[in-house]
Amino acid sequence: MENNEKKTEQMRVDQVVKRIDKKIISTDEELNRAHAETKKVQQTYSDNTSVNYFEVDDRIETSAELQQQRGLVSRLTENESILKNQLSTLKDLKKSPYFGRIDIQDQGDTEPEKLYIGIASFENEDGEFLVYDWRAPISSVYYNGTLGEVSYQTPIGEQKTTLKKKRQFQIVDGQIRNMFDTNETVGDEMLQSALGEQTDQYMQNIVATIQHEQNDIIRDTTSNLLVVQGVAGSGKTSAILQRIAFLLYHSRDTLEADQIILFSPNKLFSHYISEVLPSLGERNMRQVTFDEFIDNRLKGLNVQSLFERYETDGTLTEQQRYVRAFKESAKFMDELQEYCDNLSSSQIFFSDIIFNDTPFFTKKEISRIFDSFPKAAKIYDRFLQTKNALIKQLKRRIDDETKATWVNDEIDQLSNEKYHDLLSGKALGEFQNEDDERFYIARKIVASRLRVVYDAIFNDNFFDAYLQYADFLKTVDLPQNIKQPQWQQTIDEFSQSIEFHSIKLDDCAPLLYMRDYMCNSGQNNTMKYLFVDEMQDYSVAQLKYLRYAFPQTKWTLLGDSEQALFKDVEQPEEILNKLNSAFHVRRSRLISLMRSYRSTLPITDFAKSILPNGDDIQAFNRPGDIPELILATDFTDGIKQLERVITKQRKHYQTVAVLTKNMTEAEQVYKQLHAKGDVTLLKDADRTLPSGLLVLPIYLAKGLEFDSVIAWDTSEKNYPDENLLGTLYTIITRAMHHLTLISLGDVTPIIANSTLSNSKIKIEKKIQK
Ligand SMILES: Nc1ncnc2c1ncn2[C@@H]1O[C@H](COP(=O)(O)OP(=O)(O)OP(=O)(O)O)[C@@H](O)[C@H]1O
Repeated sequence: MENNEKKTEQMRVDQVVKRIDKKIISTDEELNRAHAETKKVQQTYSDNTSVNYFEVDDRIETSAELQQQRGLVSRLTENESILKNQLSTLKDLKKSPYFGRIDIQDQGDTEPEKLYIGIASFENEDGEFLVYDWRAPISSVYYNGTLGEVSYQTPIGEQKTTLKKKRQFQIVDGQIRNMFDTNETVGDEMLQSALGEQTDQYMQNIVATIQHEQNDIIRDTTSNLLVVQGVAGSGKTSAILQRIAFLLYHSRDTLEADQIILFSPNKLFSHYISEVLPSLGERNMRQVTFDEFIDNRLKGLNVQSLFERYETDGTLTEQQRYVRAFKESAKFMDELQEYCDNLSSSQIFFSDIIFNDTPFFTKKEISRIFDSFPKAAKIYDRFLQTKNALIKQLKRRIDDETKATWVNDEIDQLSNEKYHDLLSGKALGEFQNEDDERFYIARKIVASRLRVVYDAIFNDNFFDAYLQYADFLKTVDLPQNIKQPQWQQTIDEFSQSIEFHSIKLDDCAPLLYMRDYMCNSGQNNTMKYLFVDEMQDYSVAQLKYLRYAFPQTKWTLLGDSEQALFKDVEQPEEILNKLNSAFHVRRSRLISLMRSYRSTLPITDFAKSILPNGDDIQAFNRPGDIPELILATDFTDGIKQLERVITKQRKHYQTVAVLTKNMTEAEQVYKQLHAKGDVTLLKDADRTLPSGLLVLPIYLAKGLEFDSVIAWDTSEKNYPDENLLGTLYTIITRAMHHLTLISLGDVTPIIANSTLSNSKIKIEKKIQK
């Protein structure tokens, strides 16, 4: 491009940066003022709260005043945090004010208009946009359009214009490093440079180089169920995060970050993606792993984690696999619902509500109450009515109990201060006479004593979900491939594990669904969007439960069926059909991402070669070293080779990850490496991802990426058959720049002989002792 052009563009960058600088100064001043004001109000607030009031009316007045002040403090803090965010966005903008320019000409205009696009919008004093937010309607032209007539969606409908020029910039610290005009979505040069860089522990935002098909995912506002099947490294996770940022911008008046929930594969992943949204000036959404979510709902039970399950998955018999598949199916959940819908009161496992070691409400009484409601009503309505009736009875019994001697004695022994505490919220003179006041206090005392009963009713503890579930298991219609003795064993195992307060993962979703469905609870109606990353790790039963738990949400599911650990691969259409029929949604959409960005061309080529349909994957053409396979004779030799590779790799890359099949192997390797130097073993509970030398089992590395990956023990013994194809593929595709495989003995048959002989991988047969 002409040098003059670059000069002109640099001059514009300089001018914009100057204005941003000015804005930074004024925002900073505003922030300081806001901070001082918050401090002042906080000071008076804490002075006030330290005063001790004993008179009731004083208390009430003070509490109203405090309420007001509390409100003021929270408004001021919010204002301060908005200013802080603005400041940090401005500072980012200053370094790189924009990454794109589009010249568009509307019909009737004589001259094209130049629009610059960056991570956030920036206006001058006259309200003229110097930078457009990448999420603004017009910016979609930058990502979608090729030169010529283009259209874009706006709140008032589709608009048309002509795209005359599309220019990309790489601006670092206010200086244009690169710029070029392109007719593609985003020129490959920009991608090359973005992908060629070494990573740190955090994922980066990709707004400057979003690809056409990723843009479709990001800007979809109409689908109720959006399923994205994308090959490893195709930007699924990146797309989710930019999508969240987009939705927050698009629906900024009606959507808050905490109305979006993301189910992520592990706790490390949460740390890995934690910087993307803040780098775009947005708050992070709620994040949870499925294990955490289930744990929270089954308090008091020790829930088998997904990771514990991976560790034992390899040893399942065929019958056990059939049982698992059945419990994870939509059919199982449907049968469960049918079972619940048809229960009569005598078939429901009610339990006594105990107070002071004796039944306060017996299960018989509860069953009678339940039975008194119309049989035609839905089971959950009858449960709700039972609950209300129990609470009413409890209230009556509280009133009766206020006359008991123990209550009178307790009131007489109350200190002045405690007495006033119990009166809090009540004004003097609100009671007709002293008896009324005494009754009020007595009621409070009894209510607090009987709180456990109230809680038991409120939390549906008058119903034994475990016995009910075991009963359902006994009656369920079995598929033909499951034999009765195996099923009986499953039922026994469930009941025994409940006695020991633990539960297997595949029983959790159906059990919870049954409990919540019958008791009319467990639904969150405030969430508006739900995202599931790595959806291939979820069963339909689990997804059905999530659908129940978040009934008002629009869904985005992302995954890669090839990365299924320890299970068979499913085709994306199959998955969508399965979900469509399980969820009965209107407006569902499947988007496939076939281009892989993460790894170099040789690594992606090698990864493709181990998959049956690998040819469908398009590799991004980024050069790099051919992956290496080292054949070691035994464990000791393997460790020696590993140390040699690590020393070499650490010279080039900040992070080198040794990935193993499971935790046992990770621990064995770690023990050897640890004796000689600095290395981190990552565990299930870890929440932060350090840099340096890491050892971890593959299920903890799901969704993550590393500069250099060493796959530990890819031998025939360790990976005997296709069942582990997904596991090996996931390991290989974590590598960005370099990949080494170490095999203890003969290499796995998953890597075909043809791959070994056609230079997709460099084999080091000679063992260097
Ligand atoms: N449009 C893009 N521009 C720049 N980088 C991109 C783009 N799309 C993806 N990447 C990069 O490719 C890598 C893989 O992306 P991401 O982790 O989102 O893929 P994924 O499909 O979720 O992968 P996996 O399923 O293997 O975990 C990341 O480093 C990401 O930054």
